[in-house]
Amino acid sequence: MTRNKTGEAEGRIVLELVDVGKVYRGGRRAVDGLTLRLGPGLVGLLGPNGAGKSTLLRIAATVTRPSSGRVIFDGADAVARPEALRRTLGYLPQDFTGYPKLSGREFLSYLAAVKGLSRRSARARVDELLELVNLTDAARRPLGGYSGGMRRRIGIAQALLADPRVLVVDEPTAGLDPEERVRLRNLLSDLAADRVVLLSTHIVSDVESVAGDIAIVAGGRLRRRGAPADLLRPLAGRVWEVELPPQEVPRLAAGHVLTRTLRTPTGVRARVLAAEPPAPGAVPVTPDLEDAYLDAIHTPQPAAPTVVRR
Ligand SMILES: Nc1ncnc2c1ncn2[C@@H]1O[C@H](COP(=O)(O)OP(=O)(O)OP(=O)(O)O)[C@@H](O)[C@H]1O
Repeated sequence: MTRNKTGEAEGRIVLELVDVGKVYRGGRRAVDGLTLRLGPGLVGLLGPNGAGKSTLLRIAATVTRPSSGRVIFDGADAVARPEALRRTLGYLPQDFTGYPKLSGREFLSYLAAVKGLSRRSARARVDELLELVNLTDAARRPLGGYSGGMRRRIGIAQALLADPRVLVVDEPTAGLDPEERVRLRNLLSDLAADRVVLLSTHIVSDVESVAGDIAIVAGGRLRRRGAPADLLRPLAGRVWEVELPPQEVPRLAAGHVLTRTLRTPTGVRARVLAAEPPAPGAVPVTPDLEDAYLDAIHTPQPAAPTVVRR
């Protein structure tokens, strides 16, 4: 895959958010001039709480109108005329609950009817989706009794009803146990084979294994975009580990980003981002995505180009 200088995979672009901004009533600027171009595949939108991820996803899902900028779907303005995008969009909002009294099957069948699927094709589609999200055995149980993971999976199923070309999922792994997390990540990765999947999370490991393409946002802005290897490259030689007495940690933290600290029997082992050895005895270590993420969050401008042209 080739990428352009802003880290976007070069290929067929389906959905574009161009210089998008959102200011809420009261003046809160949640998204600030952010551009994201998306083609088929999974893009992991990674950022801390309050970064603007949900707002951006709501804009992509045409639920929220941007205050500025453009949303373009298949080359056409999707703010002025959102219908084409809506017809082929699946969206799982962060606070999805469904209807607690309906069973999984009833809920999906109801939504299928709302979407205008014929009774016959609705039945086949609902069966297919229940199977896909591994809820066939729980299909008759009311949603109110589902676990968090089951609820997220039925949420994915409802988002897939119309076989969307664009799937937008907001924190789909929130509240899931590790096994459910892995299962959901794999499902989304499979779904991304032939559609645009935009997934938000604040957990690095959620995107590390499945997203070939990661966009890091903070303060409503895009901080980095690229494949994991591209995000790691600028950190080469800038990640250190050092063991030091606990009382020296605040001084180190005042001048550097500490990406991890671990209490040891003899002191504290700190992982530090720094151009030079940050303390006597510091040893260079191999950067990981957590380092890249924290570097992006704490360093507004990339120290070096995030992505190198290949
Ligand atoms: N409807 C709203 N009205 C006013 N401010 C809002 C609204 N929705 C979000 N915000 C604010 O906009 C900023 C971005 O919020 P948003 O929910 O988009 O971020 P996020 O990255 O999804 O965070 P989280 O993971 O905590 O949901 C936050 O400061 C939030 O308080």
